[in-house]
Amino acid sequence: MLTIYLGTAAAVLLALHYCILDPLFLGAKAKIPGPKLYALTKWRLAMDDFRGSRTRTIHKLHQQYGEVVRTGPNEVHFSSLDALQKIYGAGSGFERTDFYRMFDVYGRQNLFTFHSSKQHGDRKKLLANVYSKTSVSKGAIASMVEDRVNEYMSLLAGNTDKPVDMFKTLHYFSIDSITHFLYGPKTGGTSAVTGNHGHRALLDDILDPSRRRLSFFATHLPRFTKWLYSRAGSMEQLVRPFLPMQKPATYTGIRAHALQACHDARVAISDSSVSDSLEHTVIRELFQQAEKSRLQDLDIASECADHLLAGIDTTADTLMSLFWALSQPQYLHVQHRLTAEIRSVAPLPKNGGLVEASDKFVYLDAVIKETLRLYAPLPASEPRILNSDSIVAGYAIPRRTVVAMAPYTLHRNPEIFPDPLKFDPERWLVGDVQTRLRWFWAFSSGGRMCIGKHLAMAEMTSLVTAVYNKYSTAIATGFEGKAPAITSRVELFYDERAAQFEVIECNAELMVFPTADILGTGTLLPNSIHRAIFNLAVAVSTASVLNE
Ligand code: HEM
Repeated sequence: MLTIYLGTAAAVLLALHYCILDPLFLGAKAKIPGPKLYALTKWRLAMDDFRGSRTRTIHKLHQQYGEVVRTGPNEVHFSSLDALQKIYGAGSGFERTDFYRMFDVYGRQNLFTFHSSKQHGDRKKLLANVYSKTSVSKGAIASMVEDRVNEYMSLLAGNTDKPVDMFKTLHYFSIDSITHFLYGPKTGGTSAVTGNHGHRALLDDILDPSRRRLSFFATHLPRFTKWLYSRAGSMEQLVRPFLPMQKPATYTGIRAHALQACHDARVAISDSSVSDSLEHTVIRELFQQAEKSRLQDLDIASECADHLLAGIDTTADTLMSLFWALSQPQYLHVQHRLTAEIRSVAPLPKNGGLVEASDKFVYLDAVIKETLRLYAPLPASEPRILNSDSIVAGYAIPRRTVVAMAPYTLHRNPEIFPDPLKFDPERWLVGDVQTRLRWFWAFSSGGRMCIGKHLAMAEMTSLVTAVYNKYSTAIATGFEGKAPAITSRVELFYDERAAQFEVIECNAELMVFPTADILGTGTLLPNSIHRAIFNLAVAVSTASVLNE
């Protein structure tokens, strides 16, 4: 009996030590500021994930506790430049955490999900050339981007009498651009902008709001989620009501398309009648180096599929935020100045010169930077881990502690970006621009920064140039006072000056502003090139919402 008592007492003491005393008082992380409940259990931050408020909550914790905040028993969040350098600087040794494994495709790891710097570095070497600024901004890839821009302009030209749903059409533009870049026009390049219904339908599962719930399950209950989705037969029927997102789950269509594209490209590469179409594509680059680098076709398929997924929402959401911001009455002066800059070069180069010409517009660059600052498409934490103890921002960080930083918080530091919620491209042109650039983190930094940055910039600069060279934009009737929201992992992000948030059914997520905030006095630019002011429904919507 005594043994049982002693055993129970020892177990209770141990539990007390590991669950309360160590995290709150004794462990090395106990000195790090932050709310006690977050330090006690990882489920407190998970609750914020569930509510879709993680990034904003962490931002508030930084405002309350300072540059270093403990956000979990094993998690610390930072918001200073020295932490940025220490964790994400080239050669820092910090690696991506298991969180990223949910982005493995077809069971294979890829550039995005590799933990080790060695594996990552080896794969990156294979891709560096095709993604470099030199290869993207000139020649065949620049011409390919220009072709996609021209198709988008034709889509707009065919819609001058009615508003255009920017959310959907910009997604068509981004999926067409990235698929052509990865697979070429004949073996996977999509034609969503020009009206291919099958290719447009690839985006359907991205638009389903329940994808955020699936992200929550995949993040916090990865094994259970895998188990749920891999059931077959009668078990599948049984678990169906409990699926966080009904099948097809997010990106199912795109993953299937990417696998088929890889298969078709493999066949095409040895068929001289179509192999030319693979010139300058990512998949060709990988096939060519496959033997030397011991890459199997499934590794290549996974790599390309991940880039396809990474290249859709990011670019489309940024463009949507940009057009929406510039269409607000209070920011018409920004639209006017941008239009004047673009129209100062007349006529714009064609036949492959658009990307290079757009890259030179200084004000356009400032507008895109400001959009990425305030409406970063990936604003949330980027978790990292190190296999040895370290000191970050003056705090001892034990080995295998998850450390993270978020563009959202870095981009809202009022000391660096005064009046941070104001959309003000001017801040990238005057004052201490160098310091602001060091805090600009939309594409991350160091060895694991976004490899698609130059492609994304080429797509965005050339599309915005083409649109404002020909049109003015304004909010369509019925959408005044509303703003789009974007989905990123478990969260929705929207302009935080909004007083109210309203999720409208049928995939549309709109917000309502207080009227006083949004009504400005700007006048529309007389459009010398196109007769009428072109109304863009800069809103996340489906047809039924447009008709409301
Ligand atoms: C506005 C557009 C884009 C933004 C803001 C953006 C942002 C980012 C960020 C913040 C990361 C790091 C994420 C993390 O560590 O958690 C990243 C990584 C990555 N991005 Fe992008 N991205 C954009 C467009 C693209 C495009 C068009 C591609 C197309 C290929 C792409 C491919 C990738 C890949 C493959 C990685 C992983 C890189 C590595 O680990 O070495 N991104 N991106």
